[in-house]
Amino acid sequence: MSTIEQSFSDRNDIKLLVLNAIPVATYLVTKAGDILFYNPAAEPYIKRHGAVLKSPQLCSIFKNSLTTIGYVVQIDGIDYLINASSIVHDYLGIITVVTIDDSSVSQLINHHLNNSKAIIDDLQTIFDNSYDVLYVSDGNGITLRASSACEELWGKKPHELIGRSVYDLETEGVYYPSATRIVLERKKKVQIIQKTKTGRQLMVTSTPVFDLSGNVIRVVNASRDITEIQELENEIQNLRDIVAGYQNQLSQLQVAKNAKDGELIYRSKQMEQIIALLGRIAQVDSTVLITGESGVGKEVIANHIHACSSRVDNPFIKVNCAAIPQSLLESELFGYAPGTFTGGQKNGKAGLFELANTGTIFLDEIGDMQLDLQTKILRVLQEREVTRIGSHRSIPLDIRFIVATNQDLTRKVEEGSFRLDLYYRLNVIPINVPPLRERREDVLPIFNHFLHMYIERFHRRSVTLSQEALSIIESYDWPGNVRELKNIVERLMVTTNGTVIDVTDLPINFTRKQSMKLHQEDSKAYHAVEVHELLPLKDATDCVEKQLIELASRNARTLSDIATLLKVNQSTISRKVQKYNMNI
Ligand SMILES: Nc1ncnc2c1ncn2[C@@H]1O[C@H](COP(=O)(O)OP(=O)(O)OP(=O)(O)O)[C@@H](O)[C@H]1O
Repeated sequence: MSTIEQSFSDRNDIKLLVLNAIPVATYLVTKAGDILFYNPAAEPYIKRHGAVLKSPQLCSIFKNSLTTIGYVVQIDGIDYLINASSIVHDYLGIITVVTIDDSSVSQLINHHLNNSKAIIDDLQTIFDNSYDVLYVSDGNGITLRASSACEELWGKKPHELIGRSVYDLETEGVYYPSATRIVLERKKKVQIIQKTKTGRQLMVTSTPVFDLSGNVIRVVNASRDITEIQELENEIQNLRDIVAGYQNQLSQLQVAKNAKDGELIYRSKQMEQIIALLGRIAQVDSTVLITGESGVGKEVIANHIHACSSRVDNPFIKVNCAAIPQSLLESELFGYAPGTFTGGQKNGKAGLFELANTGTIFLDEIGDMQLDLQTKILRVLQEREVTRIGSHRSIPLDIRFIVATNQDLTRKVEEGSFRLDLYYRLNVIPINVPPLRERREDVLPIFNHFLHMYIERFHRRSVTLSQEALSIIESYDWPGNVRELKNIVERLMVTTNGTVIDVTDLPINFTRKQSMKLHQEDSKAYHAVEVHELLPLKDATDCVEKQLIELASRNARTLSDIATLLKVNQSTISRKVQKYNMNI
């Protein structure tokens, strides 16, 4: 027995007896790492694993500590809980009493630790591989965790986001809006569309997690990249618009085919010349400006140009600039990008210019267009490209422009309500369609054309005109031009029963105006004004003045022409046109 052991056993034999009685494996280690004593329970460990148990690492933990330390050591794949208490011995200095616990408690703890680690690993795997990109923040909006795919969406790696405030990241535009911020404000689950700095669009579902007092302690975001879905939806919407455009075209063609409506009927020299010109115009892409009174057939002519051109199989889009409220006209023509208007289509909308691409666009009543929109149209004409409202992407256009108006554009230019530069751009090939009263030879062929059309449409027996009715119709002035003629025929087909249309069948105002005109022509009583009831003199004056200006405007191109016809100054006419709010 060594001196150390001797002295220890001398002084501590009682304690050693106690030690031997302890059922848990226990041994003593000196500061130098020598195993001094072990009880029977510790014997197998010391014999098999002495080297491990007195390993320098183990001792280094204990030697400077006088407190009890718990430590797990793995021996042959089994975990042991080791408790070490260091004491100061009178003669030996610091010695450490070590107990080895291989009981089920430590095994259990270990088992749970291993389980927890496995769960954490699984969660991390799920976190990183989830279809949605996950992003977790605490109740103050500080980012705690983000799945590794976050770099693709927000252009930042997880470690660049973790620890950062969602408020700051939102301000920097890494994403906008921050779903976490909204959840923290509203304290409930939200679903939003988010835009990111990298140009992606995300659908973010953000869910708050509450503690027992109702405070938000976590916000969990699941973000899904919908950029491509969004693009596809836009594409589908564009295609839908185009299909709707074609359907519109088709139904128009259908009507024309069945009812033979829209056919161009003429006999007059003037119209013959125009039709000959149309044949040549159709072969080129130059802009055409069609002028003429309302109802003379400007739209029929525009149809004819498109139908004879090489663009016939491509879209023909008609826009009545006066029928669409000016506030909507711009978005109708130019379309808009997604999110431009509250209540607008969520994917944006293709404008009529886009829909007309490769074909023809017919801008009817261009004279009614407001000045600011005229500027934008001029740009489209010059640059041959269009940009949707709210977008920066310009779309090249291959379009043939046909425009029409029943207004005197030169006069509008003079008055400052029509841009001169736009007028020049439009007036490349001008076509003026004369009113029906200036080409009376066309009246009867057109009348007969509509007569046959309505006989077929209404399944009527054949109907003819009496000689007297025919001469009234031929000599009537047709202020509403071909449209009025067409309407009268339709009306006659509905109101007459017999097979002959007589004067008595003609509308009363029609024959009265006509007889007045004949009477005026016969008696040269141009200044006769018939009054049938009493009315205030001022009202009567206003009414007559208005009618006279209207009448004169049919035969005059400018305000000064009207003034000459009515034998007053031009300024008088301008004043009265303004006073009666007349559209001349
Ligand atoms: N020469 C024609 N032959 C047959 N039908 C015609 C002719 N001219 C016009 N029409 C018919 O008359 C009606 C009015 O024609 P259109 O709409 O082309 O006139 P518009 O000059 O464009 O009128 P607005 O200035 O009011 O737009 C239409 O139903 C059209 O089919």
